[in-house]
Amino acid sequence: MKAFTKKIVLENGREFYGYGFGADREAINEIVFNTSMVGYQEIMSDPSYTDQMVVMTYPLIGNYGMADEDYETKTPTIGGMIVREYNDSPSNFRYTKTLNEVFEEHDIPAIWGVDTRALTRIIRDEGTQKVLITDVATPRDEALRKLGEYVMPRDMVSRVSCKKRWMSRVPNHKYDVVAVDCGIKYNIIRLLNRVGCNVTVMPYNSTVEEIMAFHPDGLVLSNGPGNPEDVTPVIELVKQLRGRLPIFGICMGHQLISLAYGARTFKMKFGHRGANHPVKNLVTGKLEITSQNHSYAVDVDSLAGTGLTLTHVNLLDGTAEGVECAADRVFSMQYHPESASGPQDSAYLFKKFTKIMEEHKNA
Ligand SMILES: NC(=O)CC[C@H](N)C(=O)O
Repeated sequence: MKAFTKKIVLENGREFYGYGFGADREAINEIVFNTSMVGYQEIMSDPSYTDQMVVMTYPLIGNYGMADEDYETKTPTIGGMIVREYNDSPSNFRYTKTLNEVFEEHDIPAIWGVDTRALTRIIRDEGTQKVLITDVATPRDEALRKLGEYVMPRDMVSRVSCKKRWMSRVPNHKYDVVAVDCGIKYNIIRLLNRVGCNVTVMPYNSTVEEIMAFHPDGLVLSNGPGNPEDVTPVIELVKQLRGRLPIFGICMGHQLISLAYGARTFKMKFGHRGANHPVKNLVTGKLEITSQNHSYAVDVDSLAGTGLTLTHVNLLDGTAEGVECAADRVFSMQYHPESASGPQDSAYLFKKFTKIMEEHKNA
């Protein structure tokens, strides 16, 4: 057996040895786990994973390579990836690069050969924590000192949001939508295009005047990394625009709508990350299998008196998965109706958005 080259050290002192791939550098991130059986490309390019080191519980990663059409952003900011077995010889005819090459290109460190089951149990039992990926020779004491001193950054949305507005348009469009970019996943834009929307993607700190200058039929608030309480420009935006035009929030966008209406958010022990989370639609009684990626959640009890009603609930732990203020034509989901990756049970929500934009136009 060849000698280990890298290791990861957790805040609790546990070490796991393995082999480095991607960028050959040290990094400190927050460790989280994802239970999706496919979708490592969408995960590695989802901006909501900024500064997070993702443990993939599925044991084989890399085997279908990376395809140009499947990125969720052009410039991945994921902290890193921890996998059981990495396969560097993809067999998919669509692949253009290997995962290792893309990690190298974007200076993202990764490690394979790790007992990801044991690691995931630690995160599940003790919660998310800081992790150091480093050379196998780094003394444990030095690693723990670095972890202790490191303060996780809080300005992540400003890092991943676009700096200039950009557009994604379709022929014979029916609706003009402004998407506020907190770290938007491309599949949100693709699915809006598919239901007839021209999308103008705008920086997260755009003003009401800048947004209204495009005469949008509706506003989308995107997913994004970090604590929603830090994203005050978008919370302010919702306070000013609620009732003036339809608003559809996704993940971070859902948390920001809830905060703007006066509800509270809290950080969960280890979050929800995977492509198989059961959610109940309380309006129809139907169950959806959903794609998820979040650490924070809206406190269900704090919704009372805000004007928002709970529309969707997580069947694993009862947390809030969707809220709505029908009078304002505002609704939002904690999970990812755009999937990428994951089941497409929730794509109906994009049609719901066009329906309320239609009602707003005719009102
Ligand atoms: N995907 C997201 O938008 C995540 C939202 C937020 N960063 C959270 O972790 O809860």
